Amino acid sequence: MTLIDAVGTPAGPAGTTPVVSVRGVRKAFGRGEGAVFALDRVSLDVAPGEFVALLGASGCGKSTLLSLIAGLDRPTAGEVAVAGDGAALMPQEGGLFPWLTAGRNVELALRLRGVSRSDRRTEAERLLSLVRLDGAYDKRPHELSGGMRQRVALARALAQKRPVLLMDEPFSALDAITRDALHGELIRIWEETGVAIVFVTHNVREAVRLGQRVVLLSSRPGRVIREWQVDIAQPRRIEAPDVSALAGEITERLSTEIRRHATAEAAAEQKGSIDVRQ
Ligand SMILES: Nc1ncnc2c1ncn2[C@@H]1O[C@H](COP(=O)(O)OP(=O)(O)OP(=O)(O)O)[C@@H](O)[C@H]1O
Repeated sequence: MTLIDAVGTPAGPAGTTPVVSVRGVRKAFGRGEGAVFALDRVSLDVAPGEFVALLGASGCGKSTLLSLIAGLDRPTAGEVAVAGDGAALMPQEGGLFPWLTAGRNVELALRLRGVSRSDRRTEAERLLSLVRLDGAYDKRPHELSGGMRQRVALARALAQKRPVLLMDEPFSALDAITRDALHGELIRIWEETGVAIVFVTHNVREAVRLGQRVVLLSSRPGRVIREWQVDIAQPRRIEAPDVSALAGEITERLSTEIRRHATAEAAAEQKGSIDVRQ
């Protein structure tokens, strides 16, 4: 992964220098007959402060794309570049250390960022307050609800102070009411911090509720097949008619893609069995 500097970089969607630039990326796991092709010629720019929702059927390569942007893995072909010192990743289950308190979990990220010991506690408390967890500093993860744990994980990701925040289905294990509350909180935090967010989900309504842009990936191998600009003012309600209408349109496109993929797989299987008989 390359880090983007201020000079000589391509223009982003709004004519600005992108904070994430993915160019013709392919990713294969393994080699030869057993290789799994997760991504194929994916290109995507994310502008500074933009909120992109990345949507696709299960197994289409969304998490793979996030780990390439996070620099945890390298593409088989193509280029991934991220501004500044890279992106912070908030994993699906939050990934908190269970033996550390909420405050200490956040402080760990601050320490890795080089924040002095004397400033860490104040900064951790500020971040916990930003995610509306005042008073939770001394709680351990098992003492917190699922929604509260995800708030701590968000505070810890923000503690890295990166220009890009990658979120991998962070609310998928939560009940609808908690999820709804966290959608509102996330938009408020995004507006307050100005961080660019790439939010992976397979929930179409969630993508429309949150994203300024919804990017749809094809079934495996994942490719960008369609994008929608979401011109609906925040705060959006997940059940609002304009959110539902756009979610309906996107669901239809996603269903078509899932059907196409199933037909293609069946045809390939059929061809395989004919080949075997020949
Ligand atoms: N390390 C790996 N080794 C081999 N195959 C892998 C590896 N990581 C992912 N894959 C495969 O790559 C494909 C894409 O996986 P990925 O987890 O990126 O999909 P996803 O869209 O995030 O799925 P989900 O929505 O179910 O979380 C899948 O077929 C998966 O089995």
